[in-house]
Amino acid sequence: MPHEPILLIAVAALGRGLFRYRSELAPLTTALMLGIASVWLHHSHADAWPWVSLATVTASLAAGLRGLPWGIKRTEERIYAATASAVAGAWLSAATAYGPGRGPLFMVLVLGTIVLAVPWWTHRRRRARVKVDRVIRAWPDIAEAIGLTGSRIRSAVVDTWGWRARMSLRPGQTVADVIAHVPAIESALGTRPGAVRVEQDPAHAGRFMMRVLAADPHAGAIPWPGPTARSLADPIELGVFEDATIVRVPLQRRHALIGGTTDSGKSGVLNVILGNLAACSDVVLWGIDLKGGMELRPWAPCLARLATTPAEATRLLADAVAVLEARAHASSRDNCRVWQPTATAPALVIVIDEYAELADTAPEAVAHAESIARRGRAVAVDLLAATQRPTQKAMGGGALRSQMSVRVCLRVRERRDVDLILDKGLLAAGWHAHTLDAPGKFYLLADGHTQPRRARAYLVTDDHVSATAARYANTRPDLDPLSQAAIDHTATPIEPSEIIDPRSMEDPDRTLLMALDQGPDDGLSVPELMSITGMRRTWVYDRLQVHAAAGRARQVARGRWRA
Ligand SMILES: Nc1ncnc2c1ncn2[C@@H]1O[C@H](COP(=O)(O)OP(=O)(O)OP(=O)(O)O)[C@@H](O)[C@H]1O
Repeated sequence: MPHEPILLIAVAALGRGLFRYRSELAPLTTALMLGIASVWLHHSHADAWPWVSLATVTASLAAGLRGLPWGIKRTEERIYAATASAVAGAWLSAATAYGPGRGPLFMVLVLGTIVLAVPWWTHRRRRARVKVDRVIRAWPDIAEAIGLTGSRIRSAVVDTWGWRARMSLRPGQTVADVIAHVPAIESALGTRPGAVRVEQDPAHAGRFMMRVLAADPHAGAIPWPGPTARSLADPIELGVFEDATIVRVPLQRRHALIGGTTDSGKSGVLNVILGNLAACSDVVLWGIDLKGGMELRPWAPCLARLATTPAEATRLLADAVAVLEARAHASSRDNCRVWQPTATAPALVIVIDEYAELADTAPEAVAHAESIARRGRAVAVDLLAATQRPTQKAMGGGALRSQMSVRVCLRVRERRDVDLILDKGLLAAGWHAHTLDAPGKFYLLADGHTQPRRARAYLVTDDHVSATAARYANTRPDLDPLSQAAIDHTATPIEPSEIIDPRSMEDPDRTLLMALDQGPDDGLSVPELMSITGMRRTWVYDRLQVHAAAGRARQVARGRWRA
């Protein structure tokens, strides 16, 4: 019969269509099955309706309270399952007792199906799950089309932002092959560009995790929740990864490099770190900001020193080397390998904004910085450098970078900058910082962070900076006497006669104002002002407060004053 194959083809196509859309058709299928069950029950066991009611109560409670039998976890989904079970079961009890065609029962079934189907059809997670199931079935064809034949989806789950799947590769394929095919995967799955993430399974070279993000979890700025670190030993909470886990970076005994093009959010990352370090009782902070102090000045109340010119930066780093050497000497004398920071013997962290600028304008300072990078870790003298241009020259041909074990790479303009900021070969390994599309988005390379996972730094507002700086200004520790002595020994003492007109010496307040006016750019410390005026500490403090209130004096760094 010539019609038979056509009929068979039509039936097969219908069957395929029903199977493909089984999730969407589920409310109608359920209604149909309820109808059939009610006809059978009414005709053969009409007096069984109390049992049907009892089963309904049990099923509704199990669905509502435990999410059974589907293993539902979300409250709103449990409420839906309990309601649907209760309505369907109540209808079946009534239809068992009276027959499905009696009174309004048939209309109730139709209306109930429509009302309960609407949330089902519009539910985001169900639709996502259906999509994922279709991808799983279509994957062998997709894999063949994009050149990853033989790769498999082992399991997949729908999550808040899209879905993720555990995948395995054909023997001989590597995750690098997959990374090279990410744009092809995005095209085959029909996602937006940049929606697919690939992460190597650390336990198996032939497996990886593929995440497909329906929406960008980092589309909006994430407000900074405030400092969480109280000691340098606490990891710094920088921001959040795309799976909403917090980015925790250990900084103790580590130098850190933050790189990214202009407006990529370097100062933002520095602010999150400084906000946390300001709250640590075992860190002394020094700053170098050759943009005239624009970036670090707001932190001045918490910075023991702030250098804003190449000369000051060179002096500051030379002093840091002196501290380092004094500590190293003391450590070797006491046979103690590492310097454990405490409130009385704090670590020294030197924050450098725009390191490339320093390299261009102060070559001597760079030699000191490299020395600190090489030798500072054991004696708790650490560098935290941000740079826009991670040139070979600025990075000392890679020597400096190789000492920096924490690397934060924000958006870069050129692809090759990824290898300069992070490490050779990391661009090819999937650290695609050139595709980061908003300020504050970054990749982190550090202990425990060896996968290219995108994160977004918390956004610290200017108000947050001033509030945090003011809050911790009075709790900052001082350098330990050993380190302080090393600096006092090397610092060029300021002779009162160098800056003060001897005629003013009789009026200490006038002397104070002249000293503030004529002192160095990085200001004078209170002990220096005491020795210049010949007055006691409390007098100097009082007068400084009065002059500061009248706008005649300002604190340029913690404890250092200028007119
Ligand atoms: N984590 C973040 N979330 C949202 N917006 C941010 C974030 N970090 C920075 N921004 C915004 O991006 C802009 C540039 O940030 P920032 O000044 O930190 O960049 P930068 O890399 O230091 O720039 P430059 O190289 O010019 O100093 C700012 O307007 C800031 O508000």
